Amino acid sequence: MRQTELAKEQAYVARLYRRLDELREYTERRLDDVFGQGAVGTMQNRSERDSFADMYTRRLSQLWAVENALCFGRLDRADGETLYIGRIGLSEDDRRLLIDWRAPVAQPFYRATPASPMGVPRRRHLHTRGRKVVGIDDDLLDLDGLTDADRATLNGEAALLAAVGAKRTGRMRDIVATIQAEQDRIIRSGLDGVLVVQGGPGTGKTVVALHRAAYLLYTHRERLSRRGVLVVGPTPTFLRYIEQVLPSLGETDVLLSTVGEMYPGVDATAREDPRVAAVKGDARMVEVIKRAVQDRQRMPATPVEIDLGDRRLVLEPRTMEAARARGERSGRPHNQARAVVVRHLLNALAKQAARQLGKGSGTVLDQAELADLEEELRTEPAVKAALNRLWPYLTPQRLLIGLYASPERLEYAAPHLTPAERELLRRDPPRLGEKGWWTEADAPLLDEAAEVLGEIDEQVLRASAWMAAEELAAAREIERADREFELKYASEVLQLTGLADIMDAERFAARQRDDEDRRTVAERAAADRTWAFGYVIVDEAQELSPMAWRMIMRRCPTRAMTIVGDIAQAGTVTGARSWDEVLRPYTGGRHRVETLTVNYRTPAELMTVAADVLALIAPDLRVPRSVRETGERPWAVRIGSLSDELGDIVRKEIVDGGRLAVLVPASLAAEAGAAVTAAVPEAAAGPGAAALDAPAAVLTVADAKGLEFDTVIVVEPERILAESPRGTGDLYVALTRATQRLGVVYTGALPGVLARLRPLENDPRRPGGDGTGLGVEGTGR
Ligand SMILES: Nc1ncnc2c1ncn2[C@@H]1O[C@H](COP(=O)(O)OP(=O)(O)OP(=O)(O)O)[C@@H](O)[C@H]1O
Repeated sequence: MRQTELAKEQAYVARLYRRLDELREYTERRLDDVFGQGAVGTMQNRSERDSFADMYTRRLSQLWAVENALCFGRLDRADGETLYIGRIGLSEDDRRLLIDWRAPVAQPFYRATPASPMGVPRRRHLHTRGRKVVGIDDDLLDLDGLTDADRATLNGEAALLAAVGAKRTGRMRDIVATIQAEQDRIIRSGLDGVLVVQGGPGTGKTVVALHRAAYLLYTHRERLSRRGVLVVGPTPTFLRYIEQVLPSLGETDVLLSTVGEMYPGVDATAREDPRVAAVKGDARMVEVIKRAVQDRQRMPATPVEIDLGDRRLVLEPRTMEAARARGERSGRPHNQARAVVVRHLLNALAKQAARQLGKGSGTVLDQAELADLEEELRTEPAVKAALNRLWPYLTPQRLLIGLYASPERLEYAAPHLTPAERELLRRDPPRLGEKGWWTEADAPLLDEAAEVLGEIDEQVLRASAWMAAEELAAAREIERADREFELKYASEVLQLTGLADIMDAERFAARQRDDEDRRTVAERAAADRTWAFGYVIVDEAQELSPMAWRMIMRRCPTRAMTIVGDIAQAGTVTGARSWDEVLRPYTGGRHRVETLTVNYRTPAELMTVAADVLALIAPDLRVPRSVRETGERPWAVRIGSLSDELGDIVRKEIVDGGRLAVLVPASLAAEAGAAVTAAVPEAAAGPGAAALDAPAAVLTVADAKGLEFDTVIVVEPERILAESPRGTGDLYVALTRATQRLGVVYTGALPGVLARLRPLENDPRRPGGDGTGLGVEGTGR
């Protein structure tokens, strides 16, 4: 019975792959045709050709991305119809062969239960290896309608358990084949408003958020592909870990970014003391930045002399103060208010010069003459220098560097910070050409400063570009009519070519205009500080400081967002204590919260240990229920010296083809890294791609946020607790990174909260183990 079923499914899946191959060949041929047209032709032809080339290339990469597990499910509906569910939709001669997992009719594949079968008596999971079907599992949802043979194949959780128990590869995989009902509800939740997904470690928050991005792009492509989707993650290593998930779901145009990468043109990757980052992330910095700018607008209390060689001009304090007040009253940001201030000062100087030249004294000044004089003075180097000193153009970088460098400036800008906090902000300027000076906590401050300073000159230039109102209206009308025609044409082409699902008409039309910017939406968005995204997803959101939230919210004025995180895992002082506290200023309390409760990563044995730590952080939060047990209790071992013994322990714990992480307090990163790489040369010390690909990696807890490994060894938990103001959160994160095994290594004392660990006395894994010095008796389970 099973064999014939398998053979039938194999035949169907083979047909799907044949169709996929046909589509690839067809698209490749079309692409060749397009390129075959060569570079000749009119401008219109050329840009049309480029648009097609671009579209076919995208379509091809989508068709190649879905090769693995193209089809993974089948729904047998009560009305007799059978639907196959897969990564994309495929059809042939108007017949649906495969349904995209995101389509509404595919929903019962994830949500139907025996209690609510949604018109689907049977759901089938297909397991494939390459193009071969190697197994099937059925969930029988309508138990009355089953034959005995059907009952024999009942095996609901096999697909999920196989997926969650598999060895990790160092890269997150998609879960389209095994999305669970509570996750599916979140993935398909409506686009608008702020959705918060709270969930303990390993509940799939990250993977769910990414599938939600893919779902939203599929369902609202018109709206989202134009403005783009931004995913914010905690570290560059984490982004690397998740970067393949969306492409494997056929979505490539999403910008992944850390907070440190969000300010264009600045690579904010330098490390700093968490206490400094805490001050920089505090909401009081809004006022500090505002005052730092005001500090640069203060006028001298004594006259300023301007030496023009043959004569001298003087700016009196009264004049300068009046200019400043005008700048302030203009309500414009600093760089744009400069025009107002400069005009006032130049006017005063011109009048003075005119008096000196004996013109205008006692009479009404000729306006044209005065304007000429102002222009003349504007280009005088001595005048320019004086004006620049009085009201300098400022970039956010210049403002912050100047602020950190000067105790006086800090004192003026931050009277509401303590002297100790101001001292934490003090920092010498970068050396000439020094790269990598900015830290992650600087990025939101640069962004804040950019708001207060305004763009340099651009708006002034735009405002001065004069055009008669009627002329402008006529030009706009022509543009609108052209645009309508282009859009109509574009949607017809997209319908005809069957490419409507990968590109929206607006974008296609834009591509046909000669002057279109050929960068992808993600590339354009990354380079533009003022870009407003169509949708924003924030992962590990509990870590974000109030200043980082301000920057992220600026990128999403519509507040169409998904925010995922776990309050209990917050490691920074500025991190969130409650979602409501964080979000209320931006949502007025109108955000909705969904909770995930099942842990797919960490086995029950590990969560028992982690639960004791969670009880210290938030007694009211429950640990998520683990879907599986491994039968292996986590262990603890006390050693004499990290340098001498840690490497050996790690070497013995490495499993062939698996991934292991050694999680250490920041102060021990160098020592532990050296010890491990000496014993295991292929091991990686520190974050980056190597940490994901190597069989073993030494990481701080902060660097391991959001990641997972088959085996985790936590080093010196006592120090992890002591080293950061939210050390308990860090320890909780460290204990919940493993999918299989967990061990703890320490030299001093084991924190009481880890008493459940199994002491490794006289264990062969313990180097030179003689049973001495083990500080705990595991209570175990
Ligand atoms: N429905 C599912 N089917 C298969 N695997 C799943 C499913 N849901 C989650 N997982 C797996 O569980 C692991 C944990 O998921 P994820 O990293 O998204 O959790 P998280 O809630 O973000 O965790 P943390 O907050 O601890 O970083 C991942 O390996 C993910 O692929």
